[in-house]
Amino acid sequence: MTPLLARISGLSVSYRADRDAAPALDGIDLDIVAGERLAIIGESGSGKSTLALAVAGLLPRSAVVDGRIDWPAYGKAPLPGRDYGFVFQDAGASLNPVLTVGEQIAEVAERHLGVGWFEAFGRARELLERVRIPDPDAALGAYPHQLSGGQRQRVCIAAAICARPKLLIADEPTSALDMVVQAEIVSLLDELVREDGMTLLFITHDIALASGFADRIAVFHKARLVEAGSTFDTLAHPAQPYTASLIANHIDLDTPPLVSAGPA
Ligand SMILES: Nc1ncnc2c1ncn2[C@@H]1O[C@H](COP(=O)(O)OP(=O)(O)OP(=O)(O)O)[C@@H](O)[C@H]1O
Ligand code: NI
Repeated sequence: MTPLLARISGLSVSYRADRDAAPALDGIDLDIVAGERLAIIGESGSGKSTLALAVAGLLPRSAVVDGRIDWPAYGKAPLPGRDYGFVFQDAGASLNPVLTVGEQIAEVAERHLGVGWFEAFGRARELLERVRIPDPDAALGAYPHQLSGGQRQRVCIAAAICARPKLLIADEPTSALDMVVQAEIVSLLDELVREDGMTLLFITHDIALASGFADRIAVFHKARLVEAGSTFDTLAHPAQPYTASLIANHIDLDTPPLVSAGPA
């Protein structure tokens, strides 16, 4: 039996500000299995971020939500920062510009690990090393604007995993970065998740990127879940024409093979 982290049942979300618009999510049923790397893919506007926010309990108050999300692994709704970490696309906007990198990560450690400031700072240093910031000691005292975009995203990842959450949600964490840095960040996430046995919910519009490391793919289109399955099966035998067209649109001479290995 596979342990379930979360079960999403009949989830629909509408943004009230957009009363006449179609719902952002429409009747989503999806399980998140403990320890899996699940990629949520779809075009812009398909509802991916809405799903991530709903899972995280971070939807705006004005959103109208129907359906439910159960958390068998926690027995209650998970606590941000403690039970799950969240990494956003815009690392610059997620960090506080007037606090040093060390202060921001140590704050998470202090709040969620119940340790004093000195120990929290030690934890921050350890994490900066773990996310492979070139000079962790210098980075501890640096302000976000003194780092590159890729390094800022590493800092956000360090803060997100600081309290050793079971679940890491990453919403387009690499789309603001160039290709080389993008690949480095994805391999870092992959490594951290494997080492800590975390569950990863990875949101991207890029099916080729997702296929490189996700165990399972869930395809969203116009607020609906089109299909979900193992990455290998979904890419090799998409059940829906929409998924087939997504795959076909990504295959050109410059794109590396979508599937590099068979099922694990
Ligand atoms: N705060 C909001 N208020 C009103 N409408 C919103 C809000 N956030 C998202 N929407 C709308 O909900 C729909 C789904 O948006 P969502 O951001 O979930 O899609 P997405 O797949 O993450 O897109 P992208 O790839 O562009 O990030 C879109 O039509 C969007 O315009
Ligand atoms: Ni989004």
